[in-house]
Amino acid sequence: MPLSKQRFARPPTPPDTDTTLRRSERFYKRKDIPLDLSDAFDWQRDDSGATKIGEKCYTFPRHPGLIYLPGYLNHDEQRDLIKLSLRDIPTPPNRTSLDAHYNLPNDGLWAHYASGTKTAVATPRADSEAPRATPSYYAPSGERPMINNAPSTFETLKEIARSRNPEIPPSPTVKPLDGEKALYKLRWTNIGHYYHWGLKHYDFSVRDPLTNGAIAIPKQVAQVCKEAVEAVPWQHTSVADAAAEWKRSYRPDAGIINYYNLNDTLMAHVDRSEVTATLPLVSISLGHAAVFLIGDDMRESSTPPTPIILRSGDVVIMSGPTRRSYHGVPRILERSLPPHLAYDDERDDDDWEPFARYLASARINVNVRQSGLTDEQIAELVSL
Ligand SMILES: O=C(O)CCC(=O)C(=O)O
Ligand SMILES: [Fe+2]
Repeated sequence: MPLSKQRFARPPTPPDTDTTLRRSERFYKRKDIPLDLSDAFDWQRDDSGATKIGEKCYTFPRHPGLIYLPGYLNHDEQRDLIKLSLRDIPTPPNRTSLDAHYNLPNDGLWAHYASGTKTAVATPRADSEAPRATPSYYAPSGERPMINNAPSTFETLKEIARSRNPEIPPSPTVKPLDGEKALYKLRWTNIGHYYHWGLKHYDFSVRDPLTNGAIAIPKQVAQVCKEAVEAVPWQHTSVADAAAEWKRSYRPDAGIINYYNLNDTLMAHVDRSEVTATLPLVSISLGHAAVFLIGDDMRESSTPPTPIILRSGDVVIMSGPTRRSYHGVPRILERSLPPHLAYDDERDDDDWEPFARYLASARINVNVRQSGLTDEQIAELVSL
């Protein structure tokens, strides 16, 4: 198939059959019966379902390359990353889920949320732009289209960099949002290299307009992820050989911050947009706890996925073969916000209050990847 066809080809979504993965997702999503977490791995209750390879470090025999570091971040580190994720990161040049449809204040939404701005802070782009057609590569719903995406290759990325593909046109039906509503509507912010949500590939030709260089991931985020990768006793894992090289070559340069309200879920998927299929992906949980489900590399696998309870401060690393495993978040756990993230007027500075207010109904996930291209390859893409 010629590349241009291949790029836009969307393999048919398998029917929503009764796979073990779907069954498990449905089980954790159900809100009409009390939630049963007895099958989920919870290191605080019983850690016998995993292999302990260090103090607070687990691996799972069925998921080679999956590393779980519960309680990796201390309370202050969690608060710092939360502040960064809500106040600093959702501002240009980082793109948010709202940008396609709304004009947002240049300094971001946070100040408006914190002060409770009642006037419109996010206004519909469709009101100020000429209408245009939806490119064919967009899923009809315009929602996060990440199922069945083709693995990224340097050749595909070259074509994408050459062709300047338009993003989704602004929706003509969205309404203006005040400070509070706008922040609760925020689903994700991309960090690092520009991610084209329609094509489900990075577009390296998009640069930081301020520096004309690559859009960098925030230093603090890169540092936390590097330290987490270094903290793993890889020699005790089944990916020890490959990991010896990661110690040198791990350099995160892309990612997404996911913001979940209590009813939000993330359907099982594989992240295939990074050219390397094995380098560590570091995923940090903040705020409310969640059920994380991870299976193997087949959507229709008959092996049941592993449910893991992820709490604020936990880190999951997906590396090696597990980097191409189906995973998702079928449930945010109600009433699971830890006390150290709530606002206490005797303990906390006033500036923590709006963060605690937001977290009262939210989970944040900082999901950091490495695109897998060398500086030379990126330079070539930029020059196209
Ligand atoms: O929220 C999570 O824990 C996982 C998010 C995820 O899988 C993704 O962003 O690709
Ligand atoms: Fe993912």
